[in-house]
Amino acid sequence: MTTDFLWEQIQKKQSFLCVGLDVDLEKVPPHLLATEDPIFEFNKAIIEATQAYCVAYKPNTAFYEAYGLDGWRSLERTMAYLNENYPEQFTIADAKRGDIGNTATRYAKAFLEGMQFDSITVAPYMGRDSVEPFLAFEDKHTILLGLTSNPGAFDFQTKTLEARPLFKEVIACSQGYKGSENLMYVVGATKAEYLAEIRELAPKSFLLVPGVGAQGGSLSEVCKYGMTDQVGLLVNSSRGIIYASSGTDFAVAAGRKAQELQQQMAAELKK
Ligand SMILES: O=C(O)c1cc(=O)[nH]c(=O)n1[C@@H]1O[C@H](COP(=O)(O)O)[C@@H](O)[C@H]1O
Repeated sequence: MTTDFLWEQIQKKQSFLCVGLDVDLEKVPPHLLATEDPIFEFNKAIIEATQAYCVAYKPNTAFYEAYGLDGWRSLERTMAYLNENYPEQFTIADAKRGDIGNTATRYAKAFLEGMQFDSITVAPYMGRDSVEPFLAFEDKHTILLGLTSNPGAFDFQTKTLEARPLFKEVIACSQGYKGSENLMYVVGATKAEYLAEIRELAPKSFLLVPGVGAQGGSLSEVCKYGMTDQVGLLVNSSRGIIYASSGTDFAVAAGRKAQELQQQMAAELKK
């Protein structure tokens, strides 16, 4: 998917919401556990209830890998369902991969070709040759970890390396990579105060912004410092949407939460 198409979807839906599909069988409503593929059934219901209010879905692969082969099958079925029924949705494999070039090529093939995700999250710390294999795929996107939402982000990412913090070095340096037009960056909503500085380095790039909802980040702060003339933001919420209710009304409750966020986003877009 091109970023122009993504921008069209954002305008059409008045939303830049990404719904995180981080399925934990301990939190899935009990009545689904009796089905043949509870993770897929849960995702299908969540997708149906939320698709009108969002432009992207982000399954975090850890939640599928944790269930072995069954989990991978559920992920494949979820992706096939999205691509068949809602091809206009931007899909993110939140896999946070990073390895030598030869291996990176196989990761890229697995997620961008095999499962046909539009994008994948990648850890930048092995450098240029570990990222460029992902950037070689046309109309696919590599979302590099810039400044993450967790407390441990301060261990390394904000430490000064030569003249600037490491996260800024990552953003600036990666823009010289071959295929850098396919780059996006992760910036945690809990670090919104850094967004203005990040925009100086990446004025137009789309940013994936997780951390609103369960982690306490503020949508209005993110918009204030991070929004571009074409929005340039995909704001993710996982637990805050998909576990809005643990009862049989889980999908309705998730739809309501997604709609609430969409309405706040529509208001931000009007500003
Ligand atoms: O790359 C990510 O998506 C990510 C980066 C980051 O800095 N912080 C972060 O929370 N995430 C992911 O975003 C999702 C956040 O989930 P909730 O906190 O439940 O909304 C999880 O899948 C995290 O792994």
